[in-house]
Amino acid sequence: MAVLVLAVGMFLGLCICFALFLKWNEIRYTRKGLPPGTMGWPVFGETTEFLRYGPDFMKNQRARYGSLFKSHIFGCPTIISMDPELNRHILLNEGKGLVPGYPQSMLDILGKCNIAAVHGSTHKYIRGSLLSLIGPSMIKDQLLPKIDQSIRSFLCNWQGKNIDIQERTTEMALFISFKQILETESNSIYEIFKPEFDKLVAGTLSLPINIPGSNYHYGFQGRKRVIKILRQIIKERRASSITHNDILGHLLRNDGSKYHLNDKEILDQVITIMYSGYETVSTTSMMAIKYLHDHPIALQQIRVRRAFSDSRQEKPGDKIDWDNYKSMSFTRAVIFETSRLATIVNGVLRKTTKDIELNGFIIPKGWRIYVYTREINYDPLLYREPLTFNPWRWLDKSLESRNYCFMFGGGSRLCPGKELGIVIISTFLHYFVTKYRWEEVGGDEILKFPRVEAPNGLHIRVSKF
Ligand code: HEM
Repeated sequence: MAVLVLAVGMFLGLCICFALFLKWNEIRYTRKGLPPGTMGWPVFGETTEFLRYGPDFMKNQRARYGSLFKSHIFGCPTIISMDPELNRHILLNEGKGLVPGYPQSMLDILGKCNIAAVHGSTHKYIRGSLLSLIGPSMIKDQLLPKIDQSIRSFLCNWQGKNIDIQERTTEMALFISFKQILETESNSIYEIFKPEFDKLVAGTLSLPINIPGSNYHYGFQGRKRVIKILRQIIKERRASSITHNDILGHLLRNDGSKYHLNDKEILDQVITIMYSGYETVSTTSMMAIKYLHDHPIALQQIRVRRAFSDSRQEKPGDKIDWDNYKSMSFTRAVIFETSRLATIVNGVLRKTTKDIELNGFIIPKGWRIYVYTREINYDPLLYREPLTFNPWRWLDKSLESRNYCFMFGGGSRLCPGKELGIVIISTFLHYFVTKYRWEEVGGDEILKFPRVEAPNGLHIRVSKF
């Protein structure tokens, strides 16, 4: 009997402790003017609920508290905005104290001169430099011919093979950007570079605890080795009289460009280009293959309306040039529809640099703002039958430039690699669908949250078309 009373007493005690903890955490973050919402447990907040229930957690909180609510996720008090108009306002008003708010681990490992770590005039300068390297005129004259060639050789010999398309598109995304940056050295050092770069990437998504064995620690080691390799290449290039016509060559020569970066900025710029287009390009490519497989009419259409404009017949061996690319409107539509339906990017993070008023609420300095754009992709008022894969809707070009189309971000941080990413994916899709047929072999599962991935790979059997 005494044992039972003790057990019940302990149980009640624990319940009271938990309730007090929760209450304390709520009171800690109760301030006049803050939006409604819950803060969960001390330190952990509501991260577990967010990761476990993802979109449903967000929708439930919105149903209870409205489109702007507070929470505590990934170690920070966070305001979540699901209001399209307010999201747009936040993205357009960086100058009013709404700067990027990416996790510390990401900023530490991508470097102090990384574009997400800089604001104001420095951001403008770094972004200008980036656009001069990967913007439309560079794509047209320099990058597209190399992308075309790399993707053709990448797709060689897939005939008759069972492949994991997730693995291959990941490989493709990194190798293509690596080749554009370091054309001459790409074949000789890629194999030693890739594992170090993958450590760096994993480190950016970890808790910032620098102890041996942690991803953060590995991430730093990866960064150190990546920097060492790049410094060595820069040294060798400077000591040689050969002209290199790749992105690093342009950065080192500063020819005709008004942007002159120092070595630290050059290194972070190179890492940024490789990092930013890695997961986005690979995942969109994989999901496009998945959706095309599941929608034979769209697949047929992309083959029929493939690449080149109706006025010109494609001949075998024809390369994709800028005009061809521009006429690939259905391929572009497939990419946008894939990006929307799979929601490759759930939203973007901002941080307040001072107390800010949003929709009548006061957001304290230093709080994160999660500009959560996922639900906009499934809004039936914006996209009829939003859960249907319908690339044809994007043939109406005005859809891309609508105010609430945030798949590539918005405002002064609108993705500078948008066109480059679309060029790479379009080229890959063009050659893949016209060269091969494929069928899925595994019935593999695809997770859509918190990131789009096939945990066991997405296996397909490829045969010649
Ligand atoms: C399908 C492919 C891609 C998608 C869906 C995508 C998506 C995005 C989004 C949503 C943002 C906004 C982030 C923010 O506001 O905080 C962004 C920014 C950025 N993206 Fe992309 N991206 C893609 C491809 C690329 C590629 C290929 C590159 C580079 C080679 C790139 C480089 C960047 C950079 C550097 C930024 C930061 C811009 C700034 O802070 O001013 N992206 N991207």
